[in-house]
Amino acid sequence: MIELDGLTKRFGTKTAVDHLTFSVRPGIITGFLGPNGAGKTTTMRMVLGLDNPTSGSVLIDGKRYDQLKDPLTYIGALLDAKAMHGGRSAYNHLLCLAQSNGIPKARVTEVLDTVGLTAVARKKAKGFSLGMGQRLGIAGALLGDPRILMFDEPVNGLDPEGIHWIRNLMKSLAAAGRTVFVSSHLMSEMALTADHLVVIGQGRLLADTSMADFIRNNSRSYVRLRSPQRERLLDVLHEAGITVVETGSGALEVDGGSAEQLGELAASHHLTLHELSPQQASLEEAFMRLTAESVEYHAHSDPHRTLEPGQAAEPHRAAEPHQAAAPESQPWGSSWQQKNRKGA
Ligand SMILES: Nc1ncnc2c1ncn2[C@@H]1O[C@H](COP(=O)(O)OP(=O)(O)OP(=O)(O)O)[C@@H](O)[C@H]1O
Repeated sequence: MIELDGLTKRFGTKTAVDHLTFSVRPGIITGFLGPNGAGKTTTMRMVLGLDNPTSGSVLIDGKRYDQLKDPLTYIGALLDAKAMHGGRSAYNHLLCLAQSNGIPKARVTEVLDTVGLTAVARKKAKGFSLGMGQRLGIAGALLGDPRILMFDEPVNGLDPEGIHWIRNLMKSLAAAGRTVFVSSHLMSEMALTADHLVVIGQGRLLADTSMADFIRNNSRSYVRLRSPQRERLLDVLHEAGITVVETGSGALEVDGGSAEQLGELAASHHLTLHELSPQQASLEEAFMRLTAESVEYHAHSDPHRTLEPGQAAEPHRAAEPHQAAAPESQPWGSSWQQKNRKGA
């Protein structure tokens, strides 16, 4: 178990982590999400005692990292895969870690096998590809057979087979009752991997919830209908007082509707439906909606925006965090609401 209590880190005037309080529990995979610069890495560094908190605390099974004897046997972490002595072979890198943590030598061979690096064990780490470096970092995390695993962007640089492998590895670690805490920018990957989510923005806690509740509470759910008698269906829905969104593709969307009720309504008017499908937004959409206010760096997505000569096409830093469209001020799907067939 990892327990954060009011954890705060300031770098000069910058508050990177702002009073974070949450627990990472055993037996599940907890995903750690946040826009760039949200404070994920700083939080993970404080868990490992690499940065000192300005205030608050973080405990690993009830102790601060510096109070742990042989810390690799309590918590294994992959933070920066490049942070290793590149001149050493993979085997020697792991052997040094093992020797300084009271871990038997035989474990080095075991973890090299687990991560699929046995064939290159005697090769120098500096010649490793990004993916091989990630695997070596993961081997280091597993070395002490710890109860807690923490991975910062573990799928970075891994090919699809590698991504599949780490996903299954994390699942098997959680299934064996271990605590797994993982950050990732890949929402589709996180949606397949995590059971629970902790989301932060500008250092502050935005959500600490199950994956299913996170998506349900932060996304739009609707039913999509298609009919060859589209105009008649629109009239029927309108007469029933149902607000309909007309999409460019010809489909109709009803927010929060029940597929059963809509299907029965269409049937009672002898209307043919070619599609009647409940839709739920993806984790990515839910994440974008929740963090819209706390994104620190924005890129212009307006294709019509032209740059002045000499103006660099770089993301710009928002002067004020609340400049971004807030869900309250611009409701989910406000653009489609304008297309509503009001009073039709
Ligand atoms: N050593 C440092 N000195 C000054 N500012 C720092 C330092 N480390 C981090 N920061 C700042 O703290 C904030 C949080 O950074 P952090 O790297 O923890 O975010 P992150 O969520 O991991 O971002 P990313 O997803 O881009 O990796 C950023 O604004 C960053 O610039």
